[in-house]
Amino acid sequence: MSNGDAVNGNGPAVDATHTPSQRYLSTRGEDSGLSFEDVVLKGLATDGGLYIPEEIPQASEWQSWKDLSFTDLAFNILSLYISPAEIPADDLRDIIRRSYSTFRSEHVTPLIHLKDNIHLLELFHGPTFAFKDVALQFLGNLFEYFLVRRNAGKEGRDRYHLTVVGATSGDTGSAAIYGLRGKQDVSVFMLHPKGRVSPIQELQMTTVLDANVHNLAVTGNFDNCQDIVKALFADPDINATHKLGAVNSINWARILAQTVYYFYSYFQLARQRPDAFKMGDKVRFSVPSGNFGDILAGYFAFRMGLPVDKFVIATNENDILDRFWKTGRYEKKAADAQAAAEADGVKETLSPAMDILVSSNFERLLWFLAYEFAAAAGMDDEWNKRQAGQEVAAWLSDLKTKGGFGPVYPDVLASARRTFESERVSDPETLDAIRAFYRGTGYVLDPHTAVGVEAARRSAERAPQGVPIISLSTAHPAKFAGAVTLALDKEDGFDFENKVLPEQFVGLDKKEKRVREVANDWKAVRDIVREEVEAELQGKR
Ligand SMILES: Cc1ncc(COP(=O)(O)O)c(C=O)c1O
Ligand SMILES: N[C@@H](CCOP(=O)(O)O)C(=O)O
Repeated sequence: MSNGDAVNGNGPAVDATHTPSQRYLSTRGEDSGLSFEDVVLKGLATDGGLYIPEEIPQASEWQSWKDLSFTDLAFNILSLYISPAEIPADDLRDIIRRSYSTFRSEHVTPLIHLKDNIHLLELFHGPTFAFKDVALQFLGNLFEYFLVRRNAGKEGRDRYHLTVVGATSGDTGSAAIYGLRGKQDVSVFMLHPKGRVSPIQELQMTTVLDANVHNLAVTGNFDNCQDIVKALFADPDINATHKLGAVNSINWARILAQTVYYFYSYFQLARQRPDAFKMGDKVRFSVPSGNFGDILAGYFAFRMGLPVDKFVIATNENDILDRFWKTGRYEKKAADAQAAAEADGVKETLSPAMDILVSSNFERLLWFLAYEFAAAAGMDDEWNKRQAGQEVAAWLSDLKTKGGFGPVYPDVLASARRTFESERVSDPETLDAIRAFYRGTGYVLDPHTAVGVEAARRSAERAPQGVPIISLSTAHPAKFAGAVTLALDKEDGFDFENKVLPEQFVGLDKKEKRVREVANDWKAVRDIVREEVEAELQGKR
């Protein structure tokens, strides 16, 4: 598939001011025709699938957006998906303005030159110092907007009360909590794997004491937390009594908000290097990946028209994605002997936010790959979509019952390889990358970013001459003091306390904390959700 082709799933070119309403369907084929508001509030489809737009709009005027501010660009991109009939333009502008006013950089997501052909897109200038803030500040305000509108004139139990349940390996949790704390008509339950997030990440979540925030430490790993969330969404019981909402990247609004910085970084590159990089030139993106949400946002930007040469999927030793791109098989099997010995298949690495066995957003890409494969048969669009839904449902069923699926058809794999390549970066290689870039540039990479930068460095050796690589910097190094100190302790001039640690983190460990421990048992979590929401509604919290 070449970029911008009117292939299946790509919609007609539209201009941002007269956007038709996008409708959404489920990747597993049982649900379709939903509005943006529906999919944002529902999070996960009833058939267990993930929502995707029925058409991907073409950003036909994207070249004229080069000099826009981040917020004006966000407005233009989001307007391709959100019709003024759903959110009037002035309201959308206001939601965007408020969402990014909390960032510490005027560029929101600034691009800096790191070394040679590698540029770093710093995504950690939001309230919780990780890329999740870009989408979750927006999603928090979006939830609030829809709820205020739905609840106008309603009192007490008649009000629409959203119960957000989310799983986190550390960063989504605090970003969601900061996006939703204190908001009316929303309770938020964040499940994290007990003892498997960094100390700062844990403190960022558990020191928020607002009545609507509930931290649950689950005895298990991130995948167990993610499975509990999906079990709750699938449970008719809790769905009958509570309106569940999602803050993980299963929520379409997360992906949509993240498409903006792919365009914005491209434009920053064009502004910073006017002699070497022209509008229309291609760029590579290297993305540290776990749940596949961040890189998927890039894929949507590409399908909307952004000139991308390749996306580099950078994984740590939890390498299910890297194995798929190498073999065409998507299998949960343990990353290596140590992970197998740890019995749950997930290896604890120095980049813990990516310690994920199954990447939930990969399902969205699978749908597009299956769709393209079906389209080759020359049938009509309805048939292609139906086929894609059935194929994805079958793959995901095998993943659940057999622990994996594949090899996929050679054409499907070939299509995946046209747009993406992958790299696996081990812990020792991560430490080496942090050290090497510190020595070469003085820049301190967080371990997740280091995985991406090391993958970018390798990819640069294969990239066509002159194609720049933008590597996504997904978190601030101070969130991962252990790994950063391990890498740089002996380096000249390295001073974590005085040169890396931001003032916002100082004294967090002295603050009061609130967290409940819970077994890896979705019914136990369901009981806690019921109990705590009831206490909140009665004003007892
Ligand atoms: C710091 C950091 N980097 C990278 C990732 C991986 O991103 P994704 O899950 O969207 O692939 C995460 C977690 O999602 C993260 O917290
Ligand atoms: N790395 C994430 C895991 C959850 O991913 P999400 O993007 O689907 O929310 C985290 O830090 O929590």
